[in-house]
Amino acid sequence: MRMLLIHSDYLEYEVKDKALKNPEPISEEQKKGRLDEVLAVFMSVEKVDETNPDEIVEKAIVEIKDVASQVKADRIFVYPFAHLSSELAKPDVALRVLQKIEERLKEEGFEVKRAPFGYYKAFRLSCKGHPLAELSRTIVPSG
Ligand SMILES: Nc1ncnc2c1ncn2[C@@H]1O[C@H](COS(=O)(=O)NC(=O)[C@@H](N)CO)[C@@H](O)[C@H]1O
Repeated sequence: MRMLLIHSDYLEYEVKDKALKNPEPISEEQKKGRLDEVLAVFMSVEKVDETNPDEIVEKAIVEIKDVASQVKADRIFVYPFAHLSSELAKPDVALRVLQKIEERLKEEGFEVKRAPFGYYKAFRLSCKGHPLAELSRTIVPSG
């Protein structure tokens, strides 16, 4: 998995069109979203992650918690992003991993939003620009 973590004043998105034949079903309310004072985490789930998705989820939680504590962010925006890797996992595996990451971050006490999966989205992001505001992490299964 490849992650780009941007500590932001806000991230807002608006769903435009389907990017997959069968994107994640979403409610009217999920077509737009915004969080202020947020750690935006853009994630590409990779083919190699398919060998152990559960391990990838837990490793992602460790990395996200580590960065969130460094930048003192208690809101996380989980954002599916297919452009951090050329070896993408299948959509059904990727969606499950991102849903699980959202669930586990909520269990860890964060306020979390997840941008809809399988859609082209307009988004606006305001990066804070401090030294830790732009970080990336690569996670692979250990097996
Ligand atoms: N492995 C993945 N990791 C993260 N997001 C993904 C992944 N696969 C699909 N998506 C989601 O599905 C959308 C489209 O994914 S895509 O790989 O770009 N596919 C396409 O663009 C298709 N039109 C042709 O394959 C992405 O914007 C993202 O929302």
